[in-house]
Amino acid sequence: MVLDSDSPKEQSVRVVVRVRPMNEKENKANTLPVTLIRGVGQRQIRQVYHFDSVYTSYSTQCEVFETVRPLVHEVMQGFEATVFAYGQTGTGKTHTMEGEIVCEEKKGIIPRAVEAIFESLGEKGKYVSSAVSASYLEIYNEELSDLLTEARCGEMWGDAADERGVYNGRSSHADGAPKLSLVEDKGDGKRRGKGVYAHNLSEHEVCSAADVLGLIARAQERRRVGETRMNKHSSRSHCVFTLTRKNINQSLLTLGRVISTLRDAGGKDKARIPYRDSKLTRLLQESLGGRCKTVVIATLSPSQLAVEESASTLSYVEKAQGITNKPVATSFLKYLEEQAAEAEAALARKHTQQAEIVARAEEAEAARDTAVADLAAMTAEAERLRSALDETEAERRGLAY
Ligand SMILES: Nc1ncnc2c1ncn2[C@@H]1O[C@H](COP(=O)(O)OP(=O)(O)OP(=O)(O)O)[C@@H](O)[C@H]1O
Repeated sequence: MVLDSDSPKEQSVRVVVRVRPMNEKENKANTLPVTLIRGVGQRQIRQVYHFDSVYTSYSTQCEVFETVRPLVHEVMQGFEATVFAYGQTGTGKTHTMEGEIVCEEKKGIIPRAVEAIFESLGEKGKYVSSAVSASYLEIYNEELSDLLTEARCGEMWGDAADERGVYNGRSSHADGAPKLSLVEDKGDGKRRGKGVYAHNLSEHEVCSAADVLGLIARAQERRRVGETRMNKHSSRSHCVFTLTRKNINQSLLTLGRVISTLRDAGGKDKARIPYRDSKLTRLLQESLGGRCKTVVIATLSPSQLAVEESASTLSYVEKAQGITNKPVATSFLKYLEEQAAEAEAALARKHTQQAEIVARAEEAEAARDTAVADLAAMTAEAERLRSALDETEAERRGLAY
């Protein structure tokens, strides 16, 4: 292990922007694309933003993946990494992250990253042993769902069931998925905690990229069925959607506040950062200002129809660029934990040896005391016998005269 490269160094959150092509509706509206990228268009740029990379509507899934490929390498070295997509609805978050998982050209970051991980694990002589597991969590309406497990009876609706267990209209997005809560494991002096995590989220051991793609397909189907179910219950669902939208905004507002506070505080006053105000930000705690390596992908529509949302997305994520994390390789932390555990075990062995020596000394002392007592008793008995013998001898002599 090369400790030097593993020790914590500050690293900024990287932000890249991806502009999708105009869609049918935008083309029909006959509006011109308004998102311009320096060096590509000649039109006047009214607002200039700076990012680590920018992908145009011509960029391929493969090109976008190159932005996060270094993270895969770092994960294999023991670092934790997060990639998250941020953007208005319909701008290409799912396309970028998942894409069409069965199509070589159109598959997104997750399938490509998974393939790269298994490729690396398969390299001869590189790893002695390995274990990979996957989970799939959805946050919707401040409710957490495990998309890879069927709910057991009574578990399915979570907050969407009233006290009698009757569905109350606050529907779950994912059909039949168990509802989970967040817990925080802070660890202790000896053990590094897991941080904030979803309690009981199922983890599925996977042995190949195909296993992971199977899990993604299962989760996507679960989401699709859930969405269809909600659309069918039209009027009630409308309420659900409104309420929902409020909560999603709440989550995003909190994400915005977390980003601004991190920027202002420069990561110094952690207590002030409102991570706890939404489930999304609690889960992203290590990704923003924590120990992860993080890439944010902002997705945009190029259309004039979306200009306000695009400007808001760009200002939002430009701020995230100034956030610094302190990535620590888990292998380094593990190494320190192992060293501490070894030292503790050695100390415990010494204590045991010492206790054994003391016990043996006590045993020897007790045996010596017993031997001394036995000797004294034998001496006394010998003296008694001698005097008895003397007496008998005297008597014998008396009789002889
Ligand atoms: N870069 C792209 N190239 C081609 N098509 C794209 C691109 N980005 C998005 N699309 C298409 O645009 C549509 C909307 O994209 P997508 O579903 O990924 O948006 P989203 O941001 O995940 O939306 P939502 O927030 O509503 O889930 C899809 O049909 C998708 O295939």
